[in-house]
Amino acid sequence: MMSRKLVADEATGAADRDIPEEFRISNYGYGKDSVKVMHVVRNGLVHSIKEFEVGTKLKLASQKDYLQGDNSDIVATDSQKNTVYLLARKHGLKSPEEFGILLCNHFLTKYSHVNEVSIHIEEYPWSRMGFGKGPYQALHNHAFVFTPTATRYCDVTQKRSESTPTVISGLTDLRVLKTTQSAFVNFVNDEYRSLPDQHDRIFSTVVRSSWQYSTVANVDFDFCWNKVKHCILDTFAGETEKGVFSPSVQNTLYLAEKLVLEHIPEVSSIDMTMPNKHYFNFDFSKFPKLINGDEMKEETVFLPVDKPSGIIYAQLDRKSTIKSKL
Ligand SMILES: O=c1[nH]c(=O)c2[nH]c(=O)[nH]c2[nH]1
Repeated sequence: MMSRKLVADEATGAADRDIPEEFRISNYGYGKDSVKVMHVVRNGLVHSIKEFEVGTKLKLASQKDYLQGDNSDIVATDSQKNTVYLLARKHGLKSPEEFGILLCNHFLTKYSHVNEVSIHIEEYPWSRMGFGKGPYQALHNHAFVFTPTATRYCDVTQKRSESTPTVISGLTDLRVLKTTQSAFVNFVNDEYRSLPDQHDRIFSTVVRSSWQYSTVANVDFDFCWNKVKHCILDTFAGETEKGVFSPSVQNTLYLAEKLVLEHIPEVSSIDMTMPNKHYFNFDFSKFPKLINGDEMKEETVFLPVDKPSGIIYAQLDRKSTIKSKL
């Protein structure tokens, strides 16, 4: 016969749980995933839009919903979804981070039995349509185009015991490629190596990065997100004519993170992942009759190989605020 014990409820003090003493719930929570919400501001003829996908998660003080089937503390996931629409209607959608902070504050203030809130938000990359070039470009009043250069997201979490939320912002799917100014040489040369030194290769990666803020007061989250993206692109590409030399993915990744910490004082830590999307040389020497030995100097064909890919990552912290939550 299984041994059982009474477990006191942390929040209510009620000692009415009946669970096998060899088990305990160590992690739990519930919420609504992918709540799609669009906010439109109509400023006369000029309209502006924001579209988010929001995920909410609550951790309640008690586990009586799990242990006893007692639903009396549950703020239904359907109500959590409604809250997203009602707060969007009341406050509008500005940055994902600000909306995440607003939701955390709402759930903790409204429900005293909610111990922790986690909000995940992805922003849809709508840009206003523009016609013409440079100073003659006319921006459209109410038409937008999807420009998924990178996906923007944030994770905002707050425990009841914390006075401010933890805000982590991020980007994914930032796919970049350059056709020169990248090399990989002088790596371990032993009986396992087949790769020759590459003095001039294609460098392509799909950047994923997340960074944590040391403060959330008066932070311009839109500016910071665009600045991080710019730092990554700038470090990867260099100036427009000559570019910048990369001796390895590792070095480029580190330099991009360093540039972010140098430019954005509110960022305490940044994490980055760069898969190495290989573009291999195709062995045309196997087709001597077709290629006729003529060396094509200006045109070359490469073999794109997505899988397997190298995977390079690192987290760079300010020494003054080492606190890894990424
Ligand atoms: O920049 C690189 N770093 C590596 O660690 C590595 N390994 C590899 O096969 N190619 C590359 N390229």
